[in-house]
Amino acid sequence: MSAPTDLEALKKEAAIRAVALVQSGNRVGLGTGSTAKYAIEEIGRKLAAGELTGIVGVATSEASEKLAREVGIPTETLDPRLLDIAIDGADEIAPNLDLIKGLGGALVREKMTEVQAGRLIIIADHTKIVSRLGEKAPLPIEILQFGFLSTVERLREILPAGRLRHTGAQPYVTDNGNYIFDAQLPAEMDVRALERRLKGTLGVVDTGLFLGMAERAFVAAPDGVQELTAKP
Ligand SMILES: O=C[C@H](O)[C@H](O)[C@H](O)COP(=O)(O)O
Repeated sequence: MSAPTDLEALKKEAAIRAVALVQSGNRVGLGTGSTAKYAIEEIGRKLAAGELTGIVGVATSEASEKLAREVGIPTETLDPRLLDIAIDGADEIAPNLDLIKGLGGALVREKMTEVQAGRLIIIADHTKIVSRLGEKAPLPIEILQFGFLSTVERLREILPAGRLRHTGAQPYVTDNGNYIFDAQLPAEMDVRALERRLKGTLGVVDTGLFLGMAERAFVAAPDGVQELTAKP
């Protein structure tokens, strides 16, 4: 059988590798997006086949919650208990496994869920690898609807190139009822200092910077799946 070359097949391959780390009885953070979808489906398949038992999923979006139900994964909402593992996609993966996430709009629930996971495993195709965050993707920043024009003005003082995300003519609304400001990151940027500054900005709920959170990433390319680990 020849190696898969289309992106969907690659995403699925990465997802299957990550789900192999899930053990029976695990509480599992279920990511969001077109790659995480394959992981949810694979967990559902393994449950149906009896290859996994006793899994509880904690979904990071309404869409993932719905998919989990469809494939037979019992779910619970996030509570203070730790999760054994979380599996999710990413929009950009830096060499140290710092991430940009949230182009699918799920960044806040993802961050809240995945910070409680003993292991965060990222799955992606090779197009998500970058040498620095912001190389290809904007940084999504979730902001309150209330006073959003004021928040956008404050954000533009920090990151001048950015715009409010829209769906057609209307601002895009997250599962939490908030808006998203998508900002271009300049080439020279201390992302840790940026994260602190953004989180201290009035009206900001959270950002799509996932720094020091991922334990490993399965990145699928036409010549195979590469396993990347975060260097200490
Ligand atoms: O909000 C969306 C999430 O952060 C996704 O994990 C991210 O956008 C990657 O999605 P996809 O696998 O569809 O490229």
